[in-house]
Amino acid sequence: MAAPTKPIQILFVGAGAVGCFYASRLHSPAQNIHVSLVCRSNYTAIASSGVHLQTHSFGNYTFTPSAVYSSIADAASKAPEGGWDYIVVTTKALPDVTDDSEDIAPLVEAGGDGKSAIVLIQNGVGVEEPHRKRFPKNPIVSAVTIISAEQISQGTVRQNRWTRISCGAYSDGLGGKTSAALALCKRGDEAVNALVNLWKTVGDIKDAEAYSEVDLQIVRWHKICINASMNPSAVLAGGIGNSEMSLDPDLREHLKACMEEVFDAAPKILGKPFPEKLAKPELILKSTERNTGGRPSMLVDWESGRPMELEVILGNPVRIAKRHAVEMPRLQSLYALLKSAQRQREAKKKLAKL
Ligand SMILES: CC(C)(CO)C(=O)C(=O)O
Repeated sequence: MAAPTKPIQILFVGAGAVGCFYASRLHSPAQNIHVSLVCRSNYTAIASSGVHLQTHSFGNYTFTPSAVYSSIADAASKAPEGGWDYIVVTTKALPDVTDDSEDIAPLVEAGGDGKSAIVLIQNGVGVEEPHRKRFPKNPIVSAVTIISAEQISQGTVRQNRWTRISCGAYSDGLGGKTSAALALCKRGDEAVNALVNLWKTVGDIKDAEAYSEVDLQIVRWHKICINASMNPSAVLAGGIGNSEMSLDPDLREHLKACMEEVFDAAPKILGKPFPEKLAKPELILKSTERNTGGRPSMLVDWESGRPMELEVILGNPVRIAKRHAVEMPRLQSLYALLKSAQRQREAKKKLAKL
């Protein structure tokens, strides 16, 4: 790729495993592409020696970001002239705990009216809406990844398997039903195509994919099959990984039934079937068998005492389905059980502090 004459400035908010991996596949100062990170607990490690990546797909390497910030306020106070072209949010989607759109507002404002594209690489459904409401003029890129990766120590990220990232614009969730939404969708599509092209050419991610707005929502629901079955079950099954679960006959039957629930519900909600090219439950389980060592993010969060992405992975899908008169009883049970477990744990933590 010929180096752009104007620098491309990209900021990742969230330097966990997913953020560090995809940031490292875009950063290329020689090609005038400058990627910076907003870190939290791993700030000191990354600011002093970068991110060490141990990857299944690209070997081992170190990624030294253009700048490392200790907070959003720190980044906003040192924004490049004209702000960032892309602000990529890779934090956990926890609408019950924080409003990401409010958090990133100082970064978006640094770019001026409607300039920065907001990229959301997050699990679940319904994650775009708060950003759409707060930033009516900014293009939004909604992105779904199936990567299996973990931060094994501060600043060291291990990618176990898979690189696929699917991106689509988000205007009104329907592909632009008014002229204003259609204009936003067009700008979103441009941002999607440019970013996917960078991941492919600079980052060598062959399965970075561009989708239309509605088709990307289908991909989000397909990912729900995986996240809503594997992630909560790994916690409730006592802390075991996806491969082990898919090899256990009873758990496999349960996982498959959860996935089938989503497979039945999603086309009724979206008014469109899942395309043939998206893997069916049996194939997802088969390919998960090989991902030994891969542990779902929800299990990692639960074991570290952090809040889990229950609302975007279980709560929103169950509520959206109900609005379409579709019941998802297995997902509803997983949601109710884990929400209660999380509440009990938080109550115990509060008591212990008294
Ligand atoms: C690894 C994978 C694909 C499924 O559990 C995931 O998305 C997650 O853990 O959040």
